[in-house]
Amino acid sequence: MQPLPNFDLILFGGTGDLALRKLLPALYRRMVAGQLSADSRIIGVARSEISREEYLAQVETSCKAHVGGEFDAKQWARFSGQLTYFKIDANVEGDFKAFAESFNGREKCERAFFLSTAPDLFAPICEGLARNNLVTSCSRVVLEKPLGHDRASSALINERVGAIFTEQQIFRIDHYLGKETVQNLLALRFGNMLFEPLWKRGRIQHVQITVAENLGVERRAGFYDQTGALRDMVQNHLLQLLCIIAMEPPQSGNPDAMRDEKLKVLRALRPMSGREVLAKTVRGQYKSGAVNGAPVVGYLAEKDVPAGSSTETFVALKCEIDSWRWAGVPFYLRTGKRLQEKLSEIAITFEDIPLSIYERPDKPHSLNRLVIQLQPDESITLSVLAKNPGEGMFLKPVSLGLDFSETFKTRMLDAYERLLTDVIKGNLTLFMRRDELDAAWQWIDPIREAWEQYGESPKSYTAGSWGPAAASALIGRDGFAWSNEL
Ligand SMILES: NC(=O)C1=CN([C@@H]2O[C@H](COP(=O)(O)OP(=O)(O)OC[C@H]3O[C@@H](n4cnc5c(N)ncnc54)[C@H](OP(=O)(O)O)[C@@H]3O)[C@@H](O)[C@H]2O)C=CC1
Ligand SMILES: O=C1O[C@H](COP(=O)(O)O)[C@@H](O)[C@H](O)[C@H]1O
Repeated sequence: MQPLPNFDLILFGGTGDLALRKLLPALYRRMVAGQLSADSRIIGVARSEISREEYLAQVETSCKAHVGGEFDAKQWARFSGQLTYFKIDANVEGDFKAFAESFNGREKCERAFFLSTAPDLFAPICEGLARNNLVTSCSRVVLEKPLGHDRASSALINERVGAIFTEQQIFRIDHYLGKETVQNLLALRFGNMLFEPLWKRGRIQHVQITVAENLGVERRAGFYDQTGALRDMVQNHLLQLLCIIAMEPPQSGNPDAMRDEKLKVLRALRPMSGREVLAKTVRGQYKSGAVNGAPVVGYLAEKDVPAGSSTETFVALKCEIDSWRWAGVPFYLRTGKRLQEKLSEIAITFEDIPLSIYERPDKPHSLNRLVIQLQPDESITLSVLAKNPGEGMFLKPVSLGLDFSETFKTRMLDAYERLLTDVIKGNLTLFMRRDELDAAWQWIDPIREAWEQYGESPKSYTAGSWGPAAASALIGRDGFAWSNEL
């Protein structure tokens, strides 16, 4: 790990859930790994009237909870020495003035403003920073997702932020791109010859992308109820995973080479609208049930969920990519909260052999499958048929597997550790460009509009299940089954 240059990281939303649970523990870990220079500063910013000591106490509790056995009092003393807190209400102009003074003498330092707040504060924060001369040519801004709630609101935020920061200074985060296995998918595709000739229609039968969570909405119902699974997960994480699977090999490792290819995929997604949406998508909402043997309440009984809410906590959909490589290959995407287990995986099923001369299991068990598991464990498994030992030629499926923790015997970096260091290094490869985001919203908006137009209320599913039965029917109509149903 290379040491990072001196930097000031200003964490707007520094008292929030994401900052305390993910961002600050990630920075702590990078300091323990020796990447943070002693002269760098981390400044938590929020509206709360709390002292620096109170803030440090909050962050310490949270780091202890989230880095587990890696927490160490000596390291914490070092980390907390570089951490401070500033009270700013993004909507109060005067609050930025005193803050600006604390940067006197640090003009040459790399400066990253991480906006871990609701998106409607992105533009006011950037404008407050600009008015107070805090944006220098070596400043960067990091925008959390979801950026807006539809194409128009996203364009407006991008317009206002883009008036202050150049596109090269804007880091639109999608933490799924920071996950080690997602980068390994890039390595698998573009570091090996093996799969490339097979990576297309005629060779691949269908692709499934599942991001299942067993958690509910936790303490984020206020945000989640306004957002729903389509905008919270599909618009960003699932479409980004789809892009990585479907894109053409980038011409180089240059950030824009990869972003150009992802954009082509998003633009080639076959648009769906009107009644077609009802046939190709499934909305769901969890009702009470049990997860890991413990009873849990339904979505409508969660704290802060408005009575009768029709927000979806589950989405499954079928999409197609209109390109020479992928024409006719269905991609099935699904994500949901309070499902049976936490599981994120991409399953690629290959076409059958033209003629079988041996006895083998019925389909789909006889088909080759490549499964890239992102969570909870990181692995890549290829299922092939081998001869069953003994007399006769009976074939049975066996797995060729790569378990990352077994093979590399090192802790995988958390996505935010990787992405935060990329921000400080100025590497945009794993961040979304404005046109990508726009293309993703352009595809997503008509789905939501059709749900509204036809009053498509979510189908209920029992917490702890794999979602509504309609999701199995969606893929079943094409003769396939979700990987957990095989
Ligand atoms: N939590 C998560 O797991 C994930 C969150 N995100 C995204 O990250 C962002 C933050 O989410 P999360 O941490 O959950 O949200 P929280 O509601 O937990 O935190 C919001 C933060 O913003 C601060 N804040 C609110 N209003 C103002 C204001 N006017 N001026 C300055 N600060 C303000 C709050 O502090 P105070 O009230 O003291 O001002 C708090 O620190 C959102 O865009 C979310 O979509 C993305 C992926 C996952
Ligand atoms: O962006 C989000 O992601 C999390 C799931 O992330 P993971 O890394 O734990 O898989 C999700 O819970 C949250 O609702 C969403 O905003």
